Amino acid sequence: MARKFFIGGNWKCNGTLEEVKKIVSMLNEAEIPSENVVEVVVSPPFVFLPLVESSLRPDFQVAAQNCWVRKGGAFTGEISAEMLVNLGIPCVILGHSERRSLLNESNEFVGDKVAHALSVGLKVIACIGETLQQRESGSTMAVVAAQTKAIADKVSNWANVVLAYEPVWAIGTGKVATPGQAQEVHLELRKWLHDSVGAEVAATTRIIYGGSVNGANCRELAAQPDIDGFLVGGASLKPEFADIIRSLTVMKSQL
Ligand SMILES: O=C(CO)COP(=O)(O)O
Repeated sequence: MARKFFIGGNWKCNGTLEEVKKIVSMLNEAEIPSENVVEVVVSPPFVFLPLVESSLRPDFQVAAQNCWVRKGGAFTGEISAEMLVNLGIPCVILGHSERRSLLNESNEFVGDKVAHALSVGLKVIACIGETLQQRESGSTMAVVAAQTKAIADKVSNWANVVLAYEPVWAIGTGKVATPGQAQEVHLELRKWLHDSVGAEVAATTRIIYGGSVNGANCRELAAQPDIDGFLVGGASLKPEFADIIRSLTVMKSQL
């Protein structure tokens, strides 16, 4: 079953108003394949979401980088999933490793967030991934399976979930996973989904790779059968992002 390629740009906590306007113009002018071929989502910091949502080309979508785990209320500093829906923001990134490690978000907390965001109609890019220490001790699959299980325990409909495998050691380090390393985990994850959730979910859920993806390394990664796109950090702030969107399609269409 065909899975539409998915490219996310995670801007993280970057950008001034002027820089954001420049990135949006750059994206608006970029020549990229039709939205029938590739789904593109960019994720600016919360404060820039309305600006980006209203000025970005209509064939790209926007995503928030986080949201609160339940309905809003007395949770100072948080942004609720309902508010995102209210502003017409269709998608949210949840469980990013920076939040898991710096803000102690547990697997269960991330699972609850994913379930709540889906319940109000958001699409979710759910991030998982192992640390270098976990990889070196041979527990990569156990770690990502536990992270995915915590989501699967709370979610019954996977239609609006994209799973982002982002090995922590590859994020922002320039040390991209080799195509073989990434494919191995993506394939194992798909098998896990098959055995633990179901054949249909395993066949249709996009599993995208994140961690030091750039214009130079994306083609080889994109050629892997179980890599359905990318979640791009640093390179999503640069014109290179358009190359990543393009080269993915070129590569897959040649297969
Ligand atoms: O964390 C990432 C995307 O969510 C990846 O970041 P980099 O592409 O900067 O390594």
